Formats: sequence, structure tokens, C-alpha cells
Amino acid sequence: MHALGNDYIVINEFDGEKVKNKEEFSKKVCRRRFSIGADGVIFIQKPSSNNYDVKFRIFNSDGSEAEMCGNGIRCFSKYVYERILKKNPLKVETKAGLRVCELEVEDDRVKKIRVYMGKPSFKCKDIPVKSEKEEFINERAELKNPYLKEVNITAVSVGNPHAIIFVDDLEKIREHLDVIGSEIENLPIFPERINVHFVKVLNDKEIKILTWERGVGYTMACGTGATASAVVSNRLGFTKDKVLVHLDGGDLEIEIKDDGAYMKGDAVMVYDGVMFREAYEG
Ligand SMILES: N[C@H](CCC[C@H](N)C(=O)O)C(=O)O
Repeated sequence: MHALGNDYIVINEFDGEKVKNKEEFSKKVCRRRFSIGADGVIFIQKPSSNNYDVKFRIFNSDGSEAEMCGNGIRCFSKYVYERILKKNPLKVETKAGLRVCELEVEDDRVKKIRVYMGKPSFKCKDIPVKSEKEEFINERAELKNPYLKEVNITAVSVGNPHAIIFVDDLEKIREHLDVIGSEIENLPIFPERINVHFVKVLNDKEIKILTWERGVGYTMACGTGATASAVVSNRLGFTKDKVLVHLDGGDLEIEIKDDGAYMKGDAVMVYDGVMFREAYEG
């Protein structure tokens, strides 16, 4: 499945057998050309308590497990509603806590999903960022790569960690995104690494972002990243509380309210019924 070109392999463990080594499995099946290929793997599981309807786990293509995934949870919700559990809204258990997915359904097909993305945190201890400061807002970071010597970073958590960097020219960054993104992702001040987003403010209601994801690299879209970018743009006064985020793969609507952030977008079932056994044991 994919959401704005951020593609995931979805495994139904809710009523299917469990994959034993999820880290190894994810690395193997995400490898483009050598296997099915994807930005990550999503597992649908039974929840740990009846406070939730279903449990969501997400592994990046490098095998690392993330706390949350905005594009992934839209794919997940579409799959769950159409094939497992006709519940709407869906109360989803994630490593980042409860996420609620409101589904727009037409002829029994999920078209759009509005996700409650939780309450963002700017606290260094929550993100995490190794700093004596309480928050990491517009802080200078020196870089060693030959293309970009320093950046101003604002760090925020939306369940998973994000480094937001405002620039005027995204295309200049895109030329060397692999080197620049990877260096920032792995800076020592980010003990759990970090997702990296370069943001161009278009006006007080729209931003455009270029994403380098922790554990993946360049992706065409990042739902938690779009949310994080909109939250930071709003906090710094560049945009209002409703932000249209333009990503390489398409657009996401982010709304910032007192109880937290909301993200709205679609999800697409590309191919179904592929038996993963061969890919894993092959
Ligand atoms: N790479 C992310 C997880 C996937 C997030 C992204 N695909 C989204 O749509 O939010 C991390 O390690 O935190």
C-alpha cells in the first residue's frame, strides 16, 4: 500500500500468523529490486487491552522500529476497515500512544482518513535531544559535509522525533540530500537518530517540505514529518493553525488544535494477496 508515494508492506497478524524476526524480515522485503521493495513494513495486531480496537507496529526499511507513522497508519486503517474490523473511528494502539483514525467511507471503500496525531512535544527530554536546554528551537548545528556547513534546527516529537530546518531553496538541498540528510539524522545530539525535513514557507497557510526519514532515507512523503513541520511553522509564527503541506508525493492537511494535531489524507491499496513466504525464505 502507499500514501502519497510513501509505500508500505502491510502484514495482517490480527488473524494471521506472526512474523518471527520483524527486523530481519523488514530489511529483507523492503530491499527494492531484490524483493518486494518498500519504505517499511506495517504489522496489524490484536490490541493489548480493550482500550483499543487494534494495534499498529511499523518497521523502517533498515529494520528499525518507529513509534508512529502518519502515512502508514492511514494505509493500516484502510486495510483494517475494509478487511478485518468495520469500526469507525478506529482506536489504534501505537508505541507513541493512542491514535484515533476517522474514516471517510464510500461504497465500503475508505477514501480519506483523518488521524489524531497526539500532542506534539518540544521538550528535549521527550524528543530526545542531548542538550542542557529545555527545548531545541532554531539552534545552530555545525555540519562536516562539503555541501552545507551549518543549519538552524528546531526539534519536535509527534511520537517520533523530527528535525525541522527552514530554507529558501529546496532544490539546492535536494542535490545532496543523501549526504546532508544522513549527517543530520545521525548527529550525536540525537541519541535515537531523527527524521529530517527541509521546509519552505509559501504563505501563512502553506508550506512545502523535502524529507529525509530516519531508518529509510529520502521518501516522497512523511505524515508525521508533515505534522511536525506544520507544528513548528505555527509555533514560530510562519503559518496559522491550518496548514496545507506540499510533499513530493502530494498534499496533506494539518490542523493544530488545543488537544493536539490532526492530519488528513488518503491511502491506496496497490496490490493484495502476495504470499511473503517466498520473499522471506527465498
Ligand atoms: N521513519 C520514521 C517512521 C515512518 C514515518 C513516516 N513514513 C510517516 O509517514 O510518518 C521514523 O523512524 O520515525
